[in-house]
Amino acid sequence: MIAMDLMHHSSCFLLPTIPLQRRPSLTYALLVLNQNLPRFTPLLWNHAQLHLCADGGANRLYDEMPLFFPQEDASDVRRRYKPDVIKGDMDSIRREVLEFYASLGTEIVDKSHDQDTTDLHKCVTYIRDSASGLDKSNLCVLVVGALGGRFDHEMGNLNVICRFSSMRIVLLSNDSLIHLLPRTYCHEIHIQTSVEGPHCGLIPIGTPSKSSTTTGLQWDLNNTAMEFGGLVSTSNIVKEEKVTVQSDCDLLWTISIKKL
Ligand SMILES: Nc1ncnc2c1ncn2[C@@H]1O[C@H](COP(=O)(O)OP(=O)(O)OP(=O)(O)O)[C@@H](O)[C@H]1O
Ligand SMILES: Cc1ncc(C[n+]2csc(CCO)c2C)c(N)n1
Repeated sequence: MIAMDLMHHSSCFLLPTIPLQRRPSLTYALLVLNQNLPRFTPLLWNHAQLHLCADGGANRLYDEMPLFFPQEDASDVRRRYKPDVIKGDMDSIRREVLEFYASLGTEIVDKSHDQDTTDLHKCVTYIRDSASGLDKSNLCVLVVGALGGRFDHEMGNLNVICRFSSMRIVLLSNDSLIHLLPRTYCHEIHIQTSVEGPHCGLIPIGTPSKSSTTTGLQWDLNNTAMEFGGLVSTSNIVKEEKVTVQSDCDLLWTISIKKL
């Protein structure tokens, strides 16, 4: 049997400081979508080296970032949290918001002619192909505002993580996070118990899994088959600080985010 490479996962981006011993050390890009900003957005912003808004996501940044800093002047907060790039089909961003960030030097990429890919897709393509000066060897894209809200958007967002399965992309809301576990690796997930868990799920996306095996969960899978219309592992519980997953299919991993 061929030994599979191990892939490590950790939500240490939800911690105020990322532990130095974190291996491999990742570079983060933050991508803001058009939904309420999660409460930890300023924290993710500080961890990230590149900041993008998908079209109407720029309105959220403009409107909601100042609400996290009620003592400060809104305009000062907006200047401090200036996105590097705004990309999309530009049918949702307000003119005043576009003009404000453009005047600060934000790069505006108007893809209004492309009505076949979502704004999230367009932004991930930008990060993959155009973001110069960013170390992409160990890049992780944190996407805020990706869950909850309109179901077609949520499914479109999940489709993006499947389409870009070789990139690390994490979809986040106030309540949970989701990322893909590609079938080509064995996975070790280090649970940050101060900020995440215990509720979790493993969901076969796209194709049925003939065999998935886990350790560290209350209801572990043991060479178990999963498929939509059959068994999928929802409402599972993390029992150990390290969870391992191996499967013949790409799986979605989801875990709850603690309130405080
Ligand atoms: N309610 C939502 N739930 C989840 N994701 C969302 C939601 N609204 C927007 N998004 C995400 O934010 C991105 C930018 O949103 P925006 O509203 O600008 O998109 P849009 O292209 O105008 O969408 P549509 O034309 O379908 O309303 C979308 O591509 C999507 O990924
Ligand atoms: C089969 C099919 N379904 C829906 C759309 C519409 N659509 C998909 S992504 C997008 C851009 C949203 O910013 C739009 C309008 C399409 N083109 N093809």
